[in-house]
Amino acid sequence: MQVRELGYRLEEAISESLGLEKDCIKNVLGHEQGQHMAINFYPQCPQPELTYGLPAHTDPNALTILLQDLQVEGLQVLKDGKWLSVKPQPNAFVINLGDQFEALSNGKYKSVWHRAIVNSDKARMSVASFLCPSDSSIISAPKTLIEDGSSAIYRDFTYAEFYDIFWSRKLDQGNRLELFKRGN
Ligand SMILES: O=C(O)CCC(=O)C(=O)O
Ligand SMILES: [Fe+2]
Repeated sequence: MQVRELGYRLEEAISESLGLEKDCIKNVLGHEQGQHMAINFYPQCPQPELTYGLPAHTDPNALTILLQDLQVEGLQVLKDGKWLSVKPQPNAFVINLGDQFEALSNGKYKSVWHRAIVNSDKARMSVASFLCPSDSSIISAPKTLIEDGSSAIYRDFTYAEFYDIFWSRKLDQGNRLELFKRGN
């Protein structure tokens, strides 16, 4: 419940950062946003260079609030073509923006590519809480974000439609948002 409230506060702050009304993004994502939780366990691995805990992916949802294991690093994000480790910080969550934020911000925010690696001496755990648009919500960039001369990158879609396509492909099989680009 508190994690959900944190997610809503972040949505409000991001909405304002885009010059929109505080509630604008929450209104697009719907008033009954889904919330899923995953507890990821990565056992120690004798040959970590041969595999990944989780292959490179973007999260399909709106935003992810991630609690990391303070003792063991493993999360990496892609920045300027390089994989960077995200060092666990005490009393802090990692916030990942997912595909829905990239679409509804008309590409102003990017859905972050990330992966989890394993290591040979310690097992690792992470706890992810995913906030998802309601199934029927129509993901469409608010007008003011496409009136500054940048035309709409993505066609409108429902989250249910996006989710079907997401699960019909493998996790590391390219960017699913590409399929929703106008003209595709
Ligand atoms: O274990 C991690 O740090 C990443 C987890 C993750 O990306 C996910 O559950 O989608
Ligand atoms: Fe993820």
